[in-house]
Amino acid sequence: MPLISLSDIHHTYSGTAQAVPALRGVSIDIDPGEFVAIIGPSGSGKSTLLNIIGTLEKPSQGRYLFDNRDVTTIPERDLARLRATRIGFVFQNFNLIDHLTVYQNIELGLRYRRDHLRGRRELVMEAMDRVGMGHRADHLPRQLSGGQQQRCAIARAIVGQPAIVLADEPTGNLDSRNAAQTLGILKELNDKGTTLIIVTHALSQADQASRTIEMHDGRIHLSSRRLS
Ligand SMILES: Nc1ncnc2c1ncn2[C@@H]1O[C@H](COP(=O)(O)OP(=O)(O)OP(=O)(O)O)[C@@H](O)[C@H]1O
Repeated sequence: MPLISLSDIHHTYSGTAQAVPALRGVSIDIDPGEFVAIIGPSGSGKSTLLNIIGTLEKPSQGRYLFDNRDVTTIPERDLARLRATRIGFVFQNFNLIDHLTVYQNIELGLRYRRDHLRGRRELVMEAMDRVGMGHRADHLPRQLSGGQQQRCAIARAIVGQPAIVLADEPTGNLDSRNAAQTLGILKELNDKGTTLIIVTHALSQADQASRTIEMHDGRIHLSSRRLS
């Protein structure tokens, strides 16, 4: 059974003088464990598609099943819980909280869990070690390099052991060495079973995915699986 199932998704941004049709009939199933790269020109709808998959945005039209649940009918409170417990987000600009330490930022990923303090501590330490940030627990984001900030953001995304990680141009603000390291960490997660979807402009990254989806003008222009 697919983890993500989108059928004929349309999305139009209203609120501005002119309504903008960002998605125009997207259908796709994504199975647990897949690594999907979404590519395509600027404005083609990549981020919109990722935000809908992440339930940050509700589609204007169409059906979306997450783990066989129709998320378009789930009340916002329950949806916030599903989002916080099942989905990890990684953004281009890291989105860390400036005045919280690395440890505290990562712990935010557990805000919906009721683990006792020791359990929480173990999960945070494990996530920190997984991204090689154990030695920076008490640092503030501004005391870190861009690559370290993104590793901290990845730890926050994975600390709650989500089923899926969504990353929107996760290496867009990094130099090539840090970009390669960041992608390596995400790939390692995927190798261990976490479903991974990234939006990327880097074809070298898309090449490493098990499936590439090319968006064009709000539609899936091409979907290809890597032969292995
Ligand atoms: N919040 C918004 N309000 C109005 N229009 C929006 C909004 N977000 C995106 N759009 C429009 O929707 C279309 C798709 O945008 P989207 O950000 O999904 O594209 P993208 O492929 O991710 O682009 P990029 O590669 O430049 O990030 C664009 O025409 C964009 O201008």
